[in-house]
Amino acid sequence: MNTQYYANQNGQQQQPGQGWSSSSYSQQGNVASSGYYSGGFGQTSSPSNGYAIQQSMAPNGMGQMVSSQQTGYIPPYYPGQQQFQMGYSENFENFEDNGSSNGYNNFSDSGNGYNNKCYSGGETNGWGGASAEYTADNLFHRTNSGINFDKYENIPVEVSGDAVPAAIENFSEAGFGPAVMENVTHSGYTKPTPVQKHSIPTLLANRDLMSCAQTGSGKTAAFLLPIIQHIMAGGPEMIKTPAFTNGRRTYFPSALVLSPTRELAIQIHKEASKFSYKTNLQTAILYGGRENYRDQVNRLRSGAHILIATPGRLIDIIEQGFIGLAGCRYLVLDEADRMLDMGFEPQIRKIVGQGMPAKTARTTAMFSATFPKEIQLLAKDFLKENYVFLAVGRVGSTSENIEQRLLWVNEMEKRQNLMEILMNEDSTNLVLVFVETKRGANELAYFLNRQQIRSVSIHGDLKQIERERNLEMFRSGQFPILVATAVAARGLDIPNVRHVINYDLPGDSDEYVHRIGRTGRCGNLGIATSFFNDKNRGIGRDLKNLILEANQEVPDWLHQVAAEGRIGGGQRGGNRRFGATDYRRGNGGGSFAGNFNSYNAGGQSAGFGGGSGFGGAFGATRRPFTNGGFGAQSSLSSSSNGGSGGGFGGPRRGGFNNGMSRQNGGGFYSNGGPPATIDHWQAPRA
Ligand SMILES: Nc1ncnc2c1ncn2[C@@H]1O[C@H](COP(=O)(O)OP(=O)(O)OP(=O)(O)O)[C@@H](O)[C@H]1O
Repeated sequence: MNTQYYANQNGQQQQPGQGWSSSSYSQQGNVASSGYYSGGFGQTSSPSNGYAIQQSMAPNGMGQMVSSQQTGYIPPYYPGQQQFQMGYSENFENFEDNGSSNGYNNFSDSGNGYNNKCYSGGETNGWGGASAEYTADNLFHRTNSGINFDKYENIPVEVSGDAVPAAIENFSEAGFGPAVMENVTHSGYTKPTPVQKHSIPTLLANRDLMSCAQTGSGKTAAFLLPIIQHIMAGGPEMIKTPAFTNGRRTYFPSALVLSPTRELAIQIHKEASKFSYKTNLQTAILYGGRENYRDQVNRLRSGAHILIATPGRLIDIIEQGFIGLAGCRYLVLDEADRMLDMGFEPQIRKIVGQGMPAKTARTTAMFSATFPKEIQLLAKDFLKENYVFLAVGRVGSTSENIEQRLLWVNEMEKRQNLMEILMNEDSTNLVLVFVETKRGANELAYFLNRQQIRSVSIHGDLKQIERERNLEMFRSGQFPILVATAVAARGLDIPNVRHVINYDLPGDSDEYVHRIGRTGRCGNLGIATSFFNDKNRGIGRDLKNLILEANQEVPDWLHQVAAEGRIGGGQRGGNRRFGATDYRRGNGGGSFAGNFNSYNAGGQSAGFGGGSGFGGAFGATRRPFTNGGFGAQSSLSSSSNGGSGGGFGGPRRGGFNNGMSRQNGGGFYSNGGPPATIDHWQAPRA
């Protein structure tokens, strides 16, 4: 049905059966084996010569392929047999069909009590079989919770609202059906995290919820599990029957989850597929990108009980008549503060106004790690008056699982400092490097590849297929450095990201919280290094507070910057952080502060300290480093100082600071000659 023919990038016809997949969607969760096709630069691919073309290509971090002819060098790190290709296939199946077959597998399974309603092809209420994009193997690979997982127990929790449902202590208390419970177990979840303990019973009781919890603490399952349970328990009655009007079949999801980014939508969709595995629930996804439109619409025909979407594409599809929101009983805004800020708010209002049941007739939940007061005020337009407010830890605080390092690095010295860090990184670790602009992402990824450090980029100027491919290559470790703009700041859960580097710091400390939250997830430890210079003075004070809250050491110069700099200065300006309380109870600022000692990771430094970390400089290099643009290793180290002494601050984590200060006294202090000791150095005034 969907294997008629395929187009390469230039629309040339290809025959099936040449190692080309029949879908533009990843069937394996693995780019190399799924729907990404070559076509390259106008050559007609054939099975015999196709990979020859690819062998001479490497990603240049700009979403384009660089051939050896173009660049004059073949990166030796690039594995020749790599099936990493461009273009995409189109599924030319007519999605306006009026048939009833869903064309997808049903994961029928007897014995869990939920599968005997499997969709049998008739157009009833769309109570269909489970999503077929994923297999058990790629759904249930586990992220190991880290050594600090149990310390979540000690995080202070504040819940407010009337008659708040009691928290659960174990998943078994939630009353999940056997299939859902089995999926929880298969996911390796033995104990709920605090945000899950409170959010699950609240949503099961159909109470609206505003839930704020640290990055990587399990918010996704906190909203997906109760929704899945509700729909399962309600059975077909919960689902509004598709309508057929003007030649279009309109599907009515029972639950809608909105995400600010496409990649996060994909991730949530995968989680939803995991938790509804072997149930009759259908999950569907709608997100932007030209090449995937038809495929997404086609997939709706399997049913869409839970729809995960980015706002723009959803509005488009609603306007096309493929989706209606009249049956939507659950609305979730993930990364809710982002969804309600200036960029997205009009779209959210539009979506909610498109025939969705009134807030009194639906359950609405909002989740984020940060929740500024003004966004809380906006949010109440979408929530019932008696919504429950949950704060796990101080709202917007960073995790103690993340060791935050701030380095004063002038603009001109950033590349060099980045190289030094990357060269000493463990080869199994993934490193996520944030930059401010799309162009900056391209350029930095290109530069790193020229230095033979395998990196890819992700940003809004790439085609969607390139974004997904690059992210997958990063996730798989093939390209262990991802240079990203803010598009990767929120929600992405990538195991093994051990280091986040803010090459360019954001202008807003909430953004900082989300970015560094890509590491140190689920009780694991991580490092966040940020390059700070004059341009970043605006968030100096907020950063200082965040580091203090996480019980970490603030560099002396940051104290000075914070004391001298402007107050706040983030995008939203001013002293906007409201503390940890429900705004309805007034500004209780910092009511959790004292408690954080109880969630002191204690053993963190063990993972990162200890001489070997950054010491030894360039001896044992991690990645092949021949004479790229940077020349020999020694020139790197000697160029990393301006003749100054120092390094940074006190050697709290011995490995790092001592190691760097061994390098000609310069360490990361690379602004070309500050006075010898940090104590005497005065931060430049704004
Ligand atoms: N109870 C649990 N036991 C073990 N692992 C869990 C549990 N809950 C969630 N996880 C895992 O923790 C990781 C982080 O979860 P998740 O992505 O939901 O975090 P989050 O709070 O939404 O983060 P962010 O704020 O960055 O969006 C995931 O890999 C998830 O599978």
